[in-house]
Amino acid sequence: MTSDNRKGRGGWLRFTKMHGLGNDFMVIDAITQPVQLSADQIRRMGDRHLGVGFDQLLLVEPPERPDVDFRYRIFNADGGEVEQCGNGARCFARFVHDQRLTRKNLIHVQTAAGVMTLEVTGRNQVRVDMGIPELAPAAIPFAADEQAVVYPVEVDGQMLDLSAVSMGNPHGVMVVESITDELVATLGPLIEAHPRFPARANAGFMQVLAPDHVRLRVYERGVGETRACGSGACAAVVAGRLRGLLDERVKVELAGGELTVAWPGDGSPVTMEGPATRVFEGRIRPPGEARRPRRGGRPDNNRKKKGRDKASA
Ligand SMILES: N[C@H](CCC[C@H](N)C(=O)O)C(=O)O
Repeated sequence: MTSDNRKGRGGWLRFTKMHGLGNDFMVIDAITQPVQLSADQIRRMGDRHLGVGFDQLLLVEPPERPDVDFRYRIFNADGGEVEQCGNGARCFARFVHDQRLTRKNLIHVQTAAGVMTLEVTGRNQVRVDMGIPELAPAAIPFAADEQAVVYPVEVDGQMLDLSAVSMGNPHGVMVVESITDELVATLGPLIEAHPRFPARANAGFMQVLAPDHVRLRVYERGVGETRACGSGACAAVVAGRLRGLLDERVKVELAGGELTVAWPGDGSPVTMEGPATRVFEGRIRPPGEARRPRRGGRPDNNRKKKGRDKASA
């Protein structure tokens, strides 16, 4: 995407900081203000010390087709655009309501993964139709000769039993006796970047407490471990049901709180319900493009800066 945010008034962008169970977002209305951001600008705004700080940036855009109300675009903190964000979808629904961009309680949004239906069910509760899970290896994408519920995958010299599920975005799900910090910190990045996931993956670690109650931690693609992951919760329930471990309706306990996820089974969509919380409103002048290092000259940070040091956003 080209970067040309000078068109906004003085180049400032209005945004709302929101979260879904601690999975946090910078939500930008790209309907009433012009927005053009590069991956580098998104990355720099996502910095938790120099920018706004977020797991994902969500763009609210006008619909591109007659059967939807909005276009919903999702960018990870690393600047990469992705297909799906469940916690973000709940915040998207709350945002378009709060900003009076719609009065509907049933909202259809177009994402890179297809059309999603968001239903505002309460003050800050939203139910999301997350679509039909994709299990065909080629569509996830996941490298496998044939579709299976569990794939033996070599990671760091050990064989893991992984389920591979797409909720529009790719997930690798492990079922473990207990979820330790060490397990998530060591295996999370290795599963995220595993060569059998050519588009990388979100790595879910699920502990089954009861057929209707699981604990889950997710090391997210392009972000790292988040306090909650909606699409990860859906992928974990699908994996657990396929393994014969879970009921149709499951309470998913995440670090940031609980989601209710339901999946009747093959061919049916997964539904997820949970909160969407607004934290603050703000304005930011998107950072300029990262300066390319000068050829031959001293690196920028050693040059004498004329005048006042510019704070880099
Ligand atoms: N936090 C999001 C998942 C973002 C997925 C993103 N990390 C990816 O690369 O797919 C959720 O609630 O579904």
